Amino acid sequence: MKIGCIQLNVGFGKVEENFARAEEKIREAATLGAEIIVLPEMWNTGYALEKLPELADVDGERAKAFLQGLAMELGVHIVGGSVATKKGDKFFNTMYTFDKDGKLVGEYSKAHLFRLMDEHLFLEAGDEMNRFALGDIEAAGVICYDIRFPEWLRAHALTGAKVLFVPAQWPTPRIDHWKTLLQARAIENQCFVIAVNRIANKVENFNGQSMVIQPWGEVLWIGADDEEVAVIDVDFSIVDEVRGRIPVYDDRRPGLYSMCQSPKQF
Ligand SMILES: O=C(O)CCC(=O)C(=O)O
Repeated sequence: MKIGCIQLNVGFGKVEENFARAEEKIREAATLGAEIIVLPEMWNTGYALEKLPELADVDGERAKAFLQGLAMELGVHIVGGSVATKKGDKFFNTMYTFDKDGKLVGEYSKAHLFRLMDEHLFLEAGDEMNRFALGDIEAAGVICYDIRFPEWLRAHALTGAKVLFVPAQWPTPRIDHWKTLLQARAIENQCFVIAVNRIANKVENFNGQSMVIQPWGEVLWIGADDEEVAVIDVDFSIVDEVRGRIPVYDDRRPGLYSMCQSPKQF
């Protein structure tokens, strides 16, 4: 299966420019043969949180129509990164996934808000999981800071996900955390991790390093520090082989872990 990763240069608050750029890059990835295309986090607005009242996509209508139209026209699955949305009087960081028939298979709002970038002051956290299928591929999606919560990703893996998609806006100063956490999440869950970070102009500080990691932990591709459209070939059938080699799922002892829920006893 060919995965198109779009390490987009997201303009701060430049919604029109961002839509145009995303369309150009999605078309480029499809031309290069991508069958699943993945975008980064908050690609419609960037982190223009103070401008959300004017810029956020009301009920995600624009992003959904855009992603659905391209998925159907190009015959590709699109894991649409995430966009700033407004639902009622609240704002969210929402990830939409469309299959190649144009069906909305996943809608998820970021569950863990990143205080260091003031997300909690502007956004509401989602509290639903994000499990979906792309054809016969069992998949899940989380967003950026979510990867620091292994139990959240494990919860998705336990329901049968074999690939985890991670759109992000992960800043350069902690890029080593990004790489290590993603690799660990792939190894511990014995699944593919397909993580797409953004690139920035000179003012902001995002240096890409998107990653495709297979379930044994091997990095199949790492993005450069520039805008890039890459198409990476992956074989999802190796998930079962890796899970058979070290039967982590069978060896789990959930009863033991539930005893650790209340730290008071220690
Ligand atoms: O956890 C981190 O260091 C980065 C997270 C982040 O930038 C985000 O969730 O937007």
